[in-house]
Amino acid sequence: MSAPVALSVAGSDPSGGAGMQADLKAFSAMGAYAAAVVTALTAQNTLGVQGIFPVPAEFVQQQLDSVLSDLDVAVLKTGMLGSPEVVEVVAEAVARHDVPVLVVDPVMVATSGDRLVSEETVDAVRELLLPHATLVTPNLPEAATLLGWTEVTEARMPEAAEALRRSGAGAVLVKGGHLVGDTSTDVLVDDDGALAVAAQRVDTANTHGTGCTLASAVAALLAQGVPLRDAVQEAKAYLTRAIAAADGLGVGHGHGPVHHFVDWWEPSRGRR
Ligand SMILES: Nc1ncnc2c1ncn2[C@@H]1O[C@H](COP(=O)(O)OP(=O)(O)OP(=O)(O)O)[C@@H](O)[C@H]1O
Ligand SMILES: Cc1ncc(CO)c(N)n1
Repeated sequence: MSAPVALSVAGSDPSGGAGMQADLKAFSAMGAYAAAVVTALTAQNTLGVQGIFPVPAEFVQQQLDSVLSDLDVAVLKTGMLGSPEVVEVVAEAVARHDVPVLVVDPVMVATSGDRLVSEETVDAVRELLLPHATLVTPNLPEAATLLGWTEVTEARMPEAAEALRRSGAGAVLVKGGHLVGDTSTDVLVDDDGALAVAAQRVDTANTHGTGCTLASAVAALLAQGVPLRDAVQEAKAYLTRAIAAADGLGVGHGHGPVHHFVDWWEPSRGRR
């Protein structure tokens, strides 16, 4: 018997709420063994991004080869990819090592509004990674950028997801976290059509890393063989619990992180 392995290929958030740190926590909370290849270091916290230090593509490739030649990776999930060259080596490694499932979170901007990747990197993600993706998880501005639309409105979420599927991705989850209203609804489009994935909107400013956490929770469930639609719905329910518990965590002075271990820590003591 061996544990399902999920690999995050992402940027580091030293404040621990987003990026690869969020991925590792979500993988672990959802029952997958967590591995991580770093594509960029950021200096960031809950208030914003203060600096970015990219990892050279050759060293990202070396890390990928180290992990993929040894560990039996069931799912590879990408987040912030620092340059077009990094996107290229990730796409090439996915093909060369026959990675069975690829989840692409097309990260562009942090919750604070700070830009994380260049336009050239976005173009590379669209051209080199989306055609191999099992699932791609853009938020509304990311979906608009990938499609070359000025914006994606709530009414056009299914149309945007369908249009993005034409880029070659197997399934598309357009996330509605940037909308307002009582519910926070995402739209999944796969071979069976469109599915609205809704949850109660939580009234909180602590949403740092929600996108990373959702995509990683889905990836961890896919690594365990959970079917895509079930994985998305279960991950969304987990994320909503983690957001609802975020104020209780109370980390940082800006947009704080969600509570990745909401199902594990004792509420009254904040830990087990
Ligand atoms: N206040 C909230 N209450 C409930 N769900 C939320 C809330 N904010 C965001 N979500 C959910 O969180 C997930 C991520 O959505 P969002 O559109 O914010 O992604 P993102 O912009 O990529 O996130 P990130 O903040 O990591 O960049 C979606 O499932 C969205 O519906
Ligand atoms: C490193 C990193 N990746 C992704 C995000 C998106 O939330 C972030 N803020 N930081």
